[in-house]
Amino acid sequence: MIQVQGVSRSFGDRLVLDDVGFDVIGGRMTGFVGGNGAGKTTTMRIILGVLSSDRGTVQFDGHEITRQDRARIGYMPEERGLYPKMPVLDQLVYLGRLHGMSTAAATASATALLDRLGLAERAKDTLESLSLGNQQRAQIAAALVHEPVALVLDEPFSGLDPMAVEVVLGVLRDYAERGAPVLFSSHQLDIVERLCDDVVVIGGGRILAQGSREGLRAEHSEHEYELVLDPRGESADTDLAWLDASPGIDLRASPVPGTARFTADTDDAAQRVLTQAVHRSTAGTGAPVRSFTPVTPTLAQIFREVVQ
Ligand SMILES: Nc1ncnc2c1ncn2[C@@H]1O[C@H](COP(=O)(O)OP(=O)(O)OP(=O)(O)O)[C@@H](O)[C@H]1O
Repeated sequence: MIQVQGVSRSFGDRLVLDDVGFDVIGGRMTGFVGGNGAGKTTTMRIILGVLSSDRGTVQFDGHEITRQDRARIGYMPEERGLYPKMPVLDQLVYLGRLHGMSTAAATASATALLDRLGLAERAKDTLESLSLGNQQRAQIAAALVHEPVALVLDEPFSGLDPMAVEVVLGVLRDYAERGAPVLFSSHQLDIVERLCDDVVVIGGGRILAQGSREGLRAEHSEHEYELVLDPRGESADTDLAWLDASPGIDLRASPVPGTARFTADTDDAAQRVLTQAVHRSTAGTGAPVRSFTPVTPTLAQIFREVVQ
């Protein structure tokens, strides 16, 4: 587990990280999201020791992180840093050797990664001859070649097409499933929503929200529900105006006949709506219920809410 605790950092008189703290738990993918200049890259650099903090600590598996720990983290920095004119496989092997691997082990690891990332046929080509998306895959291979025990990746999905996102996701998931903590930053909230187990939202150098994806969605849910009736039923009465008179219910919207969005003061009030809808259908005074679903906010909605 990587724990960032009370980290602050200024550049000149500008405070860019203010008491930042969060955990990256082993076996889970943690998405680190925030707008431009929010402080993601600075935080990641501090985790890796590329930059020092003014206050606070980074803990690794329960102790203050050491150089040796950092050497075992797979880091994909914002400034990508592979050599444009060197063949891809050669540089991966070189990086593995820098981390103390034998040439044979580094070659085996690099070859397996290139294969997994769909770059096997480009292994002997120079980095600069690859498309930007393939260069990005090579950068990911560079972060993983030394078989790290934790991953810290700055925007690993930027510039990847949907197929490549799936490939990279599969590789990162494998790492997480082996117990590694995986932290990745991203501007693409739809990707984070789909990929991460935990989310950390940063804005203006402060942590604005953090928790499991499901926990955050539940926390920010307004107890909103959607009721949809089936207009093809024998009784085609899809009127839902009766909802407004139900105790503890606030009808928010009825975008089309037979569909209503409402909030409920309590779970019981919501259940009463369902019971009443089913009862109306059985009694022949209302159309059958097609669905009854709690509406949870998307990560993009939560993000807008906490960042404003
Ligand atoms: N070396 C530096 N000197 C001065 N200011 C810096 C330095 N590095 C970062 N900053 C400032 O710190 C703030 C946080 O930057 P950081 O790169 O960490 O944000 P970010 O969340 O990664 O943004 P982006 O998504 O745009 O990459 C920004 O206002 C940036 O201008």
